[in-house]
Amino acid sequence: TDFYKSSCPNVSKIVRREVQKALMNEIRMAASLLRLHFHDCFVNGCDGSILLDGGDDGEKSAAPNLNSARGYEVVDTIKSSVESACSGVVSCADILAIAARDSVFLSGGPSWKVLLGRRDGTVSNGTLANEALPSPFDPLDTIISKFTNMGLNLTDVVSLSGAHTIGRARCTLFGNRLFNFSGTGAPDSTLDTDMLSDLQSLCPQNGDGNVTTVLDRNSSDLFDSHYFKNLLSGMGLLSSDQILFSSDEANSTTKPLVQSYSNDSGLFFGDFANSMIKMGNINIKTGTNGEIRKNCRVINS
Ligand code: HEM
Ligand SMILES: [Ca+2]
Repeated sequence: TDFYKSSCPNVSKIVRREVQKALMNEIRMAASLLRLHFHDCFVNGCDGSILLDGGDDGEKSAAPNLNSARGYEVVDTIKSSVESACSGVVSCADILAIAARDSVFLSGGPSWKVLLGRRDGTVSNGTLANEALPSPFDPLDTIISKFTNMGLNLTDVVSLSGAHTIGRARCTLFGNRLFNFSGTGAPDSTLDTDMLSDLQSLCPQNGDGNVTTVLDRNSSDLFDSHYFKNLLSGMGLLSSDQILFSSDEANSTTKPLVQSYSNDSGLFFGDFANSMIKMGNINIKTGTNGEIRKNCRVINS
């Protein structure tokens, strides 16, 4: 936690101040910054690879990120502020980890001590992003394997899914549930009927797939346990949210935890913080591996 104690003593204050400014401008940015850290860590570890402007093969162009991941400009602003205080010292990967923690805390969620010293990678791998990141259309066993591939367990799957207590998603990523779910000719039967009709009018068939709605209809900007309460009443937005509670496989895997978190936000907060620390440690580069990027979008020349 004190990795930058002598080289950049104010880094945490600087990042906190910049995240605070960004959230005053747009509260959803908390969700976007949190998601960037997740999408970074699952692809070649937490090494800032998602931030590289990499053309068609880079992570930014991969399906889970294209027209979806956001907040890159805010990361640039944070990085410039940090660079003015201590040039060439703090990695973009560490900035993402601190910004994710601050985003959760400033949205009303838990805080935790961010371990520091990650170095930045020099490649951005779009193919790996497509393979490693979970899709909202994945069945539960696939989602669980994508987490276990990263050294994360069932508790991490459920607690980290609770990140969907903030932020938004596009019609194109849940529209499959609304009219003809899995070729049944009917909507997803696990979806609450009032919510279904709202979503059907927001996201008509052949409508604009980029229209967005909130992931947590109860408290979309507040980091709380409503995400889990929603699942108990069929109000998960994505299929990958609702299956944590409603699928047959959930009975012996994720459902008991969803139930516990829904009525114990303290338990959720504690587990979420632990899981974020674990996720933040995935495959990190230290020592002479990687570099400290000057500009988060390009590798050093
Ligand atoms: C369990 C597997 C997961 C799946 C299938 C999944 C999928 C998605 C999808 C499809 C969206 C909407 C994207 C769009 O509309 O373009 C989304 C948004 C989001 N995800 Fe996940 N996600 C998962 C886990 C996580 C985890 C582990 C985190 C963080 C710890 C996270 C944080 C977020 C946040 C905060 C948003 C909202 C972003 C914003 O509003 O800009 N997700 N996710
Ligand atoms: Ca990465």
